[in-house]
Amino acid sequence: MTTHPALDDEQQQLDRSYALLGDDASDRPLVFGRVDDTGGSRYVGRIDVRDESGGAVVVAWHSPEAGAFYQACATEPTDVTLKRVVTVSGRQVIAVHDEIAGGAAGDVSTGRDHRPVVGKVVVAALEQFRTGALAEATATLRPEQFDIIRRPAQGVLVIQGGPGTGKTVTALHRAAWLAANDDAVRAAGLLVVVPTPTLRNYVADVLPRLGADAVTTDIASLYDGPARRRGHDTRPEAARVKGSAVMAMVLRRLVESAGEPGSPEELLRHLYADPALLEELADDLLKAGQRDVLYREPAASAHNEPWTVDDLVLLDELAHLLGRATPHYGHAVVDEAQNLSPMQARAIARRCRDVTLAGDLDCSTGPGKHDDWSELTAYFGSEAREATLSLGYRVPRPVVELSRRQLPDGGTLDLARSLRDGLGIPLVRRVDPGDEAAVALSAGEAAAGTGFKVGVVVAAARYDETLRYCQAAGVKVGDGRDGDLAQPVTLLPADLANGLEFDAIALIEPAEIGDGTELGRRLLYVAMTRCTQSLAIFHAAPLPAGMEHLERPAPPPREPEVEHRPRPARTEDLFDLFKLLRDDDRMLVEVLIRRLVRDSLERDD
Ligand SMILES: Nc1ncnc2c1ncn2[C@@H]1O[C@H](COP(=O)(O)OP(=O)(O)OP(=O)(O)O)[C@@H](O)[C@H]1O
Repeated sequence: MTTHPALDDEQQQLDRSYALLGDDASDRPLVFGRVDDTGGSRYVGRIDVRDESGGAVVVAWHSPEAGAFYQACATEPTDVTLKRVVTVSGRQVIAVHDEIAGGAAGDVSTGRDHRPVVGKVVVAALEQFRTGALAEATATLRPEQFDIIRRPAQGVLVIQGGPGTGKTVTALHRAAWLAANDDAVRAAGLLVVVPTPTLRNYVADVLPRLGADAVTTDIASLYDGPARRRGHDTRPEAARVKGSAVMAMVLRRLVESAGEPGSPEELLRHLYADPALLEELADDLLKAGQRDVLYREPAASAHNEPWTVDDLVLLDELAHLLGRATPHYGHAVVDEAQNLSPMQARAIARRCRDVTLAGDLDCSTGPGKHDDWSELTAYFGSEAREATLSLGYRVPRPVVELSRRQLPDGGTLDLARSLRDGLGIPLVRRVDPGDEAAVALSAGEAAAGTGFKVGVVVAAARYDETLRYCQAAGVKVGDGRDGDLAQPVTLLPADLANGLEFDAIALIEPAEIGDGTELGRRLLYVAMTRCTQSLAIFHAAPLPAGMEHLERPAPPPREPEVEHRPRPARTEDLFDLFKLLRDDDRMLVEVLIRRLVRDSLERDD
């Protein structure tokens, strides 16, 4: 095993930094790089560390002195002579990669023509298994990400890019950057908004690790009144109407017409329960069919109402109309912003007009799709600046290619150049009707047994049934709808897959997710693009549009007593699955296994 000659020097430097920090040191990695240029040599890390005479020993990643580390890259070294990424575990330096050495490209990945030139350390960072939480990537931010991070806080910035291009990573680093460098933002506070509690769990601990204080919330929790989310709109049309801009006018009229307004909760449930009142207030704004979908029998009390996300946003608007104070922030970062409804955009704009919206219009899985970012940014009162990321960090190339067949004309954004090969072409397996969940979960458990973090995705309508199956069959899965991402295998409804990431995705019955509608195809696109390594598709029904070419003849009927039961992952399970493969697929799997073994041996070298 070869050792970088600088490893000991960097260890000494790290020891010195820890000694200077004394009791203030935490267990988080302190240093992650070094840059040498005409300005001298400096270490880049999580926080500033000064020596006894005030000289900089480590500069924080968000300080101006660290800029050269991020702006230089192998293809454009600028005046940097050394860009070194230092990987630390605990307090030990375990690896050193020189992306630029002697002012030229150093330790970079140049192995394949189609692969963009990046530091090997980026590729190594990507090879790490997922943990169920968003990785920081501070050490390996690319120049195009860094450029976006530092743009001024004022106005509206849209960060767009295909799945896995680092929009969330860039947006959260931008939040931390602004908190460190913009006095007005720091004084007024930062707001980070994500669509669901599941996604909030996924990103929540990144900002504190980046040294930023922020209020991180999901859309429904923006409203701070007594109502809590207890239900969801089963009819997309209901969510669409509740989220539409005309509801602002309907609610204004509701408040004006109420003698004794009472609480937002009482006003809204009264409106839902009284079609005559709704007609009187909204005859010219909503068609009869649109008004009908809002009708709801009142629950025994406001507390028991099955409040949905969109109801809570309407309650927030009502609270504002009733004169309740709304908190204000210096800057808001909104992730998965393509799913914002007009009413949700208003709720955020009430709190802050300077915003960063991260998202991808092709991944819209909300009730309404925006054709253009300006449909949303208009609510913030200024024209949007758009920045596009085009390097794919997550999705393996073969999965990118298959998934884009779900989008009309292959999507609105150029195909992201993916840094990953993953485990090759997606596996498609036809199973007997009724066996889909058993086979997919069994494969998921087998993949989890190799250390993969696995997401098993089903149509929302099949979620409860599949969860019950897992409970009955003793298959341990995290309940993704409840935000439990800590288990090796997570069960997830397709409508909550946005923003998440797993090593392997097992997709059950794609035709139920991509149900022929435009929304269904986007849901399927999002579900397929959550994996970093492998995608496996299990189906009994015919495959949906965009996948028909993968269709294989149904297997001959099997003896009725054959029963699939998921068992704990064992090597025999893998062999059983292996035996089910067609000959040419079996060869492919063999090649992949050989490649994995070879790569791991090379790594060990
Ligand atoms: N510069 C980088 N170096 C290493 N890893 C990175 C870098 N940028 C992003 N990543 C990794 O790429 C993956 C995808 O990042 P992220 O979730 O931010 O993408 P996204 O564009 O928001 O994806 P989506 O919209 O599909 O949810 C994450 O694992 C992230 O840690």
